[in-house]
Amino acid sequence: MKSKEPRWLGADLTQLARVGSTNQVLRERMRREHVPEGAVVLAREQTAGRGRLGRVWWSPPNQGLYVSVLLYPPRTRQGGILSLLAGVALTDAVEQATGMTPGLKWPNDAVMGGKKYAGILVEGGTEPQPWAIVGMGINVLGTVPEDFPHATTLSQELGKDVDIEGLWRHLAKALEQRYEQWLEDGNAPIIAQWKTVSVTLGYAVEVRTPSGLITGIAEDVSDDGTLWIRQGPDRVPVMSGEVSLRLANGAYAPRT
Ligand SMILES: O=C(O)CCCC[C@@H]1SC[C@@H]2NC(=O)N[C@@H]21
Repeated sequence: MKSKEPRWLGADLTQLARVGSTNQVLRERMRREHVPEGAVVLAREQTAGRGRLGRVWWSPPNQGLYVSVLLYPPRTRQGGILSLLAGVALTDAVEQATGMTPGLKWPNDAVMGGKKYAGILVEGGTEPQPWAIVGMGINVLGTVPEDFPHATTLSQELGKDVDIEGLWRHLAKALEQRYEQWLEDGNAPIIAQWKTVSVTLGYAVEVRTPSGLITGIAEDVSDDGTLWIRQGPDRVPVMSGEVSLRLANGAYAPRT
C-alpha cells in the first residue's frame, strides 16, 4: 500500500507526559465538547493504562507508545471490525519502521517471536453518533519485567532500539489508510490482510469465551471478524474471546 502523509488523523493532537489512561483522557474530553474525528492523545507514560477485560496495561515512562485515536464509523458499518483493522494498521507500521513483519493473534494481540508486544483496546458507543476510541499500547524499548513471561518489546525482539516517534508517524499513516480503505471497500480487504499475518488460523486452540471454553482448530475468520473453530464435523463461531494456542507438548500457551 502506498504511504502518504495523514490528512486528518492527528490534526488534533494532544501529547502528554503522564496520564492515567489515554483512552480515558479522550473520553473525558468527549463528555465536555465535540471532539473531531481523528483526534489523538499520546502519552509517554500511563499510570492506569487499561487493558482488555479490566486488566491493567503496563505503561512505563518513555518505553512505549501509548496512544488513543477517536473515530466516528458510519452508523451503517460494523464498528466491531475496528480492532482487527487497528491490528492490521499496527502491523503495517511495525513493518515499515523495522523491516520485520510481526503477527496477529485473534482478535487483536500483536505478537513477535511468539510473545505479545502490543495490545489494542477499542471502546465505543452510539450516542450522539457511533464513536470508537482505538487505544493502542506498544512495548517499544527496554525489556518487560519477569512477571510478564509472555510479553516482549520490539527492541527486545529486534536486538536494537526502535524510534518511538518514528513508529508513531508510520502508525498514524497506516491507521488513516486502513480506515479509508475500510470506508471505501468494506471489511473484506482488511480481513484478507489480517489473514496474511495471522498467528491463529490453522492452530489447535483453546478459546475462553463469555459462554465457556471452546477447543478445536482455528479454521477461518469471516468478513464480519468472527473466528470459526472446527470441532470434528462442526464449525463453531466465536464472536469474542481470548485465544490460547496449543503448544507442541499439548499444553495451551497461557493467554497473553
Ligand atoms: O489488553 C490489551 O491487550 C489492550 C491494551 C490496550 C492498552 C492501550 S495503551 C493506550 C490506550 N489507553 C489505555 O488505557 N489503554 C490503551
